Amino acid sequence: MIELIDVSKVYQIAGGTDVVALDDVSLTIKKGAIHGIVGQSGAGKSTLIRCLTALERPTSGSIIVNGQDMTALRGTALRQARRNIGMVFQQPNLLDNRTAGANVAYPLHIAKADKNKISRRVDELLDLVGLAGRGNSYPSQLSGGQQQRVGIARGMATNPPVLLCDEPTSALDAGSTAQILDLLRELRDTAGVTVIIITHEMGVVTEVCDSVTLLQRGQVVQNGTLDEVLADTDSPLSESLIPPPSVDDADVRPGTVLVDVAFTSQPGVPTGATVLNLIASLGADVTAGRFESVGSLQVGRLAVSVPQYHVESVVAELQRNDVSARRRSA
Ligand SMILES: Nc1ncnc2c1ncn2[C@@H]1O[C@H](COP(=O)(O)OP(=O)(O)OP(=O)(O)O)[C@@H](O)[C@H]1O
Repeated sequence: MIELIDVSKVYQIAGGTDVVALDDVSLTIKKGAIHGIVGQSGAGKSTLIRCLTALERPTSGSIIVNGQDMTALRGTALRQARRNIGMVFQQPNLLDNRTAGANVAYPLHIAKADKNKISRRVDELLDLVGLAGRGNSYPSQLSGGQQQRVGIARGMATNPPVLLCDEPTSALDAGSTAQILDLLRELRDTAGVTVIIITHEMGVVTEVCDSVTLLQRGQVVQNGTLDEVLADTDSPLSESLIPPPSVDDADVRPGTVLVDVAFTSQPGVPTGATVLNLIASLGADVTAGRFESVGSLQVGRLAVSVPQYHVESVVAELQRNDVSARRRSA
């Protein structure tokens, strides 16, 4: 388990101005979960990662990783604790003049592991990331996705129970992204690794994360399991993960306005059909819609056109039936 308790980080910049990068962040990440951290540029994501690895110390608060308060450790104890946290970056930053195997072995040499053990572990790791037999290839002979897999093997070299991934798929095409996400899932499922992924790709969150946090200006504005945040259909995360369908102005009939309708259902429960019947019975019309299955939930988002004079009563009736509905702003 990883726990952040009231973590704040304030940078003092020249001129005496304070920048609050993290503002009283409290967060619990379950052991063996894949947890996404999302937020706009400047939200504090990188600062959070640097504090988790104790590359930076928070101004206040505690960060508990593997039962140890990272903010209280110094010297050898801190170096040891850092070895329990693997890192994967957007660019794998491999050493070009060393083979894939030598890149993976690098952290083991630093940890002064036994030479025979190193070569066995490197083979194991290359096998784990689907690159068995490619240990003698140089980075330039590998695709971007393969290089990232070497980066993950290197991050996992010292067998850390926690893997921090900073935009691990942002530089990859869809096929390589899918392979990397499969690999992270496998690390969770077979080795019980806790994975934290910083990403701006909402597809990564819906594809692989068990839980997610939205940071905004250094604060946690939403946090929960994927099911919880999606089920809160009006919430900012739910809307970013499964956005309402877009509708061209030209497709909105004169005299009608759009109402955004959202609902979730469990597979096998005909919520979608019930909502569609309700919409029809209210004299409204579905202009566009999307249904997506994520985790154990199905999320439906509809753009419904409603005669202007009737809009308030339609919205009220949908809400009375526990269906999220609101007039789309122009
Ligand atoms: N070393 C620093 N000195 C001063 N301010 C900093 C420093 N590092 C980060 N900041 C500020 O802290 C805030 C959070 O930055 P951070 O890099 O953590 O955001 P981010 O969410 O990772 O953004 P991005 O997605 O663009 O990488 C920003 O306002 C940034 O300018």
